[in-house]
Amino acid sequence: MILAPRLNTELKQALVPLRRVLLPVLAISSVYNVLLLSGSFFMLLVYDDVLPSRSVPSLVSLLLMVALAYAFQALLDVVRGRVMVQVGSLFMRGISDRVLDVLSRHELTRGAMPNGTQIVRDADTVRACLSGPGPLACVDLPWIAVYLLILAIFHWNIGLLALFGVAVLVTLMLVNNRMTEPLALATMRSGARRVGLAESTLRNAETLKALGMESARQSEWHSVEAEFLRANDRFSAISSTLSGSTKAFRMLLQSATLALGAFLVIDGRATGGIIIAGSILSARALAPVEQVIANWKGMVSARQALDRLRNLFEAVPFRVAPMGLEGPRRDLVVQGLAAGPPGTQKVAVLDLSFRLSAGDALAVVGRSGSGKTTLARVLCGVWKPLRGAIRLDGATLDQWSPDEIARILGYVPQSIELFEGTIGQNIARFQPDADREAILAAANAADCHDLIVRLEGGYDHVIGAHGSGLSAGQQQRIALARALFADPFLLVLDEPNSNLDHDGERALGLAIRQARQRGAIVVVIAHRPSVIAHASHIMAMNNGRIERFETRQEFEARIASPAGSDSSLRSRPGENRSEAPPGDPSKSVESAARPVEVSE
Ligand SMILES: Nc1ncnc2c1ncn2[C@@H]1O[C@H](COP(=O)(O)OP(=O)(O)OP(=O)(O)O)[C@@H](O)[C@H]1O
Repeated sequence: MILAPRLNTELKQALVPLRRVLLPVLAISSVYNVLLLSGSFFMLLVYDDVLPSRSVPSLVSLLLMVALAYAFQALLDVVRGRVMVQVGSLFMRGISDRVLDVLSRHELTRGAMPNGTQIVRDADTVRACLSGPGPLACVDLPWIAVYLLILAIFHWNIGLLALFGVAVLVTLMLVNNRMTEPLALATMRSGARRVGLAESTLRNAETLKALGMESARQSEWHSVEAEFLRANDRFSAISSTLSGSTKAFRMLLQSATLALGAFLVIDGRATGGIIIAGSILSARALAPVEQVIANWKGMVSARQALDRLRNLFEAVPFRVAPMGLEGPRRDLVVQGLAAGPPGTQKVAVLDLSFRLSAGDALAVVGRSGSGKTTLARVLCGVWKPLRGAIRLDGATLDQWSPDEIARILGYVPQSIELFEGTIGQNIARFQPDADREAILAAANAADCHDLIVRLEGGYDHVIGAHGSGLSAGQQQRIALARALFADPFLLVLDEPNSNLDHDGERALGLAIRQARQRGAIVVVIAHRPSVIAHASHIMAMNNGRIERFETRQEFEARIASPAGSDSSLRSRPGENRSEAPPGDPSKSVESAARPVEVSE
């Protein structure tokens, strides 16, 4: 039933303002509904008392009283309307942090969000419903009984006619519910697909244009749009047909009451005033049902939105902020790690165990799909381990708060994503209180200060959506500065040199060496062997497992031997070989795999 969605604790909490105002709104609505009777009683008294007595003073005083009643009634209507607008806003405030939390964590813990960003629109649908006239119409519904009783007191025949009218309208309301509920769901689904397609078009405009995919996208868009409009039109058509028929039925009933009253007067069983008062009151009795039907679409959508919000909140449970710890200083230990993309059954890395100490840098190499990026993601806490653990100074990452993590971890993801804002803000990870010195220090550590000041506006240069306005290499160097901001203990760099020129490669090498000197741990994933020159350890991955784990000295000794050949480390033409480790990296030694045993 529409008024009884199943709620979880968080939604109940967000709806506490509704519970708090329920009694005051009921009280206001009671007075409001009593005042609504004033029009009918005014008619009754004018027709049955004032006209026969021909008393002008009585007429004037009655008019003043009814005017006062109307004014007060209008005031109460405004007050209860405003209260409900506040309830809507408070609901939104109550869940807005959780909406963002679910948006940022769902994909990382449960896989892709069902219906994309629909959660944002769902929160707004509930807010709009709470702030609209629907809930107030529901509050007024019980007053129908009072109106019917008064009509029955006027004359039981009139009461019976009104009761019949209410029964017809309630039946129409239930039929409406049955017919519109699946349509509301279809409207939401096609709406979500439409928004998803629009977002993807915006994101991939370049590829769509370059690959001549625009017309294919257009036909997909037309079909999604047509589906959306079809569902929406049917929903609106049913709702408006019902709303229109309700209005016509109410007018018919009002005239029928008038006719019945006239018949009763002719028959000598009622007074003239009862004809008018009864007709007005019967219309009033039906008004709340009519209001509920008029707002049905919004209420059905809000009920379904609450269901979806509950499902998402349950899928991504609220995370209590940990007590927090001192920043790590000693080591990184990976113990029996298995991990894979969230929401899938895939295990992309398995049985990974190694230990790195402060000042170490690990170069991770291996063929495409061998699990390097998966390891990077798990090391940063982006994906959760399926088995095993990652520990910094003995503690797992979830023991630090997100703010502390921002100081402990630096990450350059495989696909760089800079955000809309200035370069300074991007380097400072949008921390509102970031100091200038820390931003300059990070830019210097990434050796991109000169690159930044050459841009228009320097550190205040505004980057567009998805890093637009900067070349891929420039974005990668600023992403490195962002990772180095606030001197994190663990630096995870996923192919940080894929777009770098010679200067960029040199800057990266310098950044890794400096990070090691200040006692940080660096994990760098690279297809280009030049990075190995700056590493203390090299790990080769194959098929999600560690194939080899060795110190640089062991690596150099191994590849210097005549048997070595390792395609994953072969230099590409034009690459900077001056920084490559001694020996020929294109040679490798078979197996010698030596993942470190880590005791519990
Ligand atoms: N989001 C995902 N959904 C499903 N499978 C995934 C996802 N990400 C990675 N995989 C799979 O996990 C495996 C490891 O992928 P991963 O990206 O870790 O490899 P990689 O070594 O970093 O490759 P590359 O060098 O090409 O970046 C691959 O088989 C890949 O298909």
